[in-house]
Amino acid sequence: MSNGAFANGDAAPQTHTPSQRYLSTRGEDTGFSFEDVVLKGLANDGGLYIPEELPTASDWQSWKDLPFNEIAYNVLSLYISPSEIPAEDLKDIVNRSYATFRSEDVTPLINLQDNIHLLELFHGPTFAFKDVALQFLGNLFEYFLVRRNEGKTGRDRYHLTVVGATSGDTGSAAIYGLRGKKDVSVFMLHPKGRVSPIQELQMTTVLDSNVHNLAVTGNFDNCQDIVKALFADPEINATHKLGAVNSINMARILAQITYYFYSYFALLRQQPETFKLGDKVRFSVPSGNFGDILAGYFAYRMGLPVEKLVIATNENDILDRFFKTGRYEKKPAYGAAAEGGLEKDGVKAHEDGVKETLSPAMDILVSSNFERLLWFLAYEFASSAGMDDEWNKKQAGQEVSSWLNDLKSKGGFGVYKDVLEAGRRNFHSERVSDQETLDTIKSLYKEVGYVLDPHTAVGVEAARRAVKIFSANTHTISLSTAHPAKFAGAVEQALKDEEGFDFEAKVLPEEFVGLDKREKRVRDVANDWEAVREVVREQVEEEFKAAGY
Ligand SMILES: Cc1ncc(COP(=O)(O)O)c(C=O)c1O
Ligand SMILES: N[C@@H](CCOP(=O)(O)O)C(=O)O
Repeated sequence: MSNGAFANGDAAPQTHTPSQRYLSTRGEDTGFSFEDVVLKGLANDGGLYIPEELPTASDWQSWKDLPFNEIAYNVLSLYISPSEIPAEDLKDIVNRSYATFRSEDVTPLINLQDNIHLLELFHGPTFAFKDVALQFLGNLFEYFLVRRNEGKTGRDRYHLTVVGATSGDTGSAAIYGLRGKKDVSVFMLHPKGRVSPIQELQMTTVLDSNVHNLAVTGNFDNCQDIVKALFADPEINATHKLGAVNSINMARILAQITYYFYSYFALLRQQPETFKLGDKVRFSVPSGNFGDILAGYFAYRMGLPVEKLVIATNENDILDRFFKTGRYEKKPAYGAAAEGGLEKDGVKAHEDGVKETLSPAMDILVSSNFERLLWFLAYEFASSAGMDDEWNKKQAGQEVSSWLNDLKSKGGFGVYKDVLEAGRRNFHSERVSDQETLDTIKSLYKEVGYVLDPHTAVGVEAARRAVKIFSANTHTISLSTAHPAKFAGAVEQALKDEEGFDFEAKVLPEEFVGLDKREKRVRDVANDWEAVREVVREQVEEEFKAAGY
């Protein structure tokens, strides 16, 4: 990366060329094509793929009147070489991916209150923000597989075995993106009993023969660790060609960049008096695995004028603790499990330290994409030594490897002051309790009649705090990551005493009615990656036999 200024005017390294090769955050693997990165998911050295260069969109201002799909194409074409996916094919993939959304805007922006706006990301097939990336990823997998399998038959065909971990939303979005697709099997691991009833039904009522729901006795991090252990096993990788649908897959992040640009332009149209092209905006993002907000960071690095990215966590607050202390630690600094009890401030905590909150999709101990941000921060730090770019990248990879090793062996690590300060330039964090989540749902309902889902409420509360800490004149776009009907328990708890509130009439979409009466398919598995590996082998074999291979 050459030195210079970001396209949004901030001093930082920049490049003007599109970046279409990828490297691993742990420094061992470099020079990957987009197709390799999408199909492999996780690098061989255990790291996550990132673009070798972050592209700038020097002409981003000219996108202001474009529809969502065209912005998506413009963003994605900076990361995907036309030699890998010709422009017309990429446009077709994008168009098909967003044709399944219920809103013409795909991700509409609405004014919630004062200078706080809600970016509704839940108009896709499964009513959560994951659809934006997973409808695209499903079509992308299909595109690559059709091309790889031309002229091949039976077991010679490239068959992708997707293994994913979900705390509820990725699971159904991935299943809806991949159900019935040829040459793909999907194994989705969720923590048994720790996803919302609707989320569970959305996954387990899909009966396509290539879809396998596995309920793991454990928490989301156990599911994520099993997935990573499978990817680290060279044998199953070679025999079954594993693919990732979690945000460890770089394509997930890339697809999410679009709505940061799109919402900025929507704000221009909606607030012409107080918001002009080039003005800075603030985003508040309910965060767990750090994929959604990382896409915002990419948008910023590409040139979008962003004042701050506000990380909104629930009481599983590893990210908030990092930004407050500079230490990234698995063990909660407070919390019932750590203190020998299982209940504190009305929140259930498990032995493993995960708290069971009203925003369960964010009940995560370790945020997998944080590793990607750490690489960019380590790279920036290394660049200050005045060495060449190859050295900077190598240094960043080594630093990230050492931090991640400490996380594994010692349960945490700390970063240098300069690294933390670099992170704080772009990010601010807020932790929101369950009580504050309920209060936010209640107050927004009373004040403007809008029903927030609990994850979105975490983001809105963080946005309200950020308004007080930073400038109140800056518009804040708060990401609405799920439809409230997916989390009926929390919404009813917050609004049950409100006069005239009727969940079924006001909130429940017709798509969810009768879901509980449908046939379900799910298999219980132990928290043991080798046991899961056996299930994968057995089920794929059954699918092959059924297909006559
Ligand atoms: C509804 C909802 N909100 C927020 C998040 C957190 O997003 P991320 O994991 O990308 O930080 C998730 C899960 O990922 C989710 O399902
Ligand atoms: N909250 C997620 C957890 C998985 O996150 P991902 O974005 O890495 O897929 C979920 O709902 O499954």
